[in-house]
Amino acid sequence: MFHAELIKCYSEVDLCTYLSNKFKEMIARTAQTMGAAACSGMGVLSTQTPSKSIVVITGPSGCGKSTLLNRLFDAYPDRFGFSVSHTTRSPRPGEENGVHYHFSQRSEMQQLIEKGEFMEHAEFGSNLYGTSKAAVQNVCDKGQICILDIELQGVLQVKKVAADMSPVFVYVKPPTFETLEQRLRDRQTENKDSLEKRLSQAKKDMGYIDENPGLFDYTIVNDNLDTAYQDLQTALKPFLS
Ligand SMILES: Nc1ncnc2c1ncn2[C@@H]1O[C@H](COP(=O)(O)OP(=O)(O)OP(=O)(O)O)[C@@H](O)[C@H]1O
Repeated sequence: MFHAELIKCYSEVDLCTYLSNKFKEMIARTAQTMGAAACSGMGVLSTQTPSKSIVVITGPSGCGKSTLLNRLFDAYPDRFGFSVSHTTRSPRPGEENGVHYHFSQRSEMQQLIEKGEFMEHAEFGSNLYGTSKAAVQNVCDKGQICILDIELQGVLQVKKVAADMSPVFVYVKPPTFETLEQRLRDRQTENKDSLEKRLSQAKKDMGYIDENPGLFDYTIVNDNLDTAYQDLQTALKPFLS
């Protein structure tokens, strides 16, 4: 039967289409009998994985993003990964190129941005920072979910350039502005100037998000940490199974 059908293929193109269809049929049958997970390494079903594997997390400085993400990474050590960002700033002692950042010349980074190679970028303290599409893809290629912990400006850019990648957008919200301020003060990482800048940016961003409902797939209010972490796990459930 198989040979008889093969003889009917007149050209190489027909033969390729025929074999490709047979292969898809075979995978579909295997998926029906063994479950889709059994076929995840067979190419056809797995091609969707990288593009659906981006989680964008944002929230004002001090809302608890790192605290929540540290818990997540501890609980699921191999499941998630951070992409390596680009920056034009100089490396600090102990920072390795390609590990902590891709340290780049401004002209080189600008060229890549103009070519549309970046998911998002921003100027901060007279240096450029950004996440390249390749850096995200590298994480996805390892079979990991790529976490982007970025500012609201970056989120808006990702929404524009990566809509086809269907990222999941998560907003971590402090219970009140006063709690946020207290947490930032207690963290003791900021001087007076940077604390004021962060709080002023937080006020603007929180106002913008309140005025633009629907920007995020999930909003997690980080009041009680355990409850907030539960909510994060619920939001990321499809990635955890
Ligand atoms: N639910 C919570 N209850 C009390 N304290 C918390 C809670 N979540 C986080 N914190 C504390 O608040 C401070 C800020 O948290 P964290 O550093 O995780 O914020 P962040 O959003 O990552 O900030 P940044 O954007 O500046 O890196 C930390 O000292 C952290 O321990």
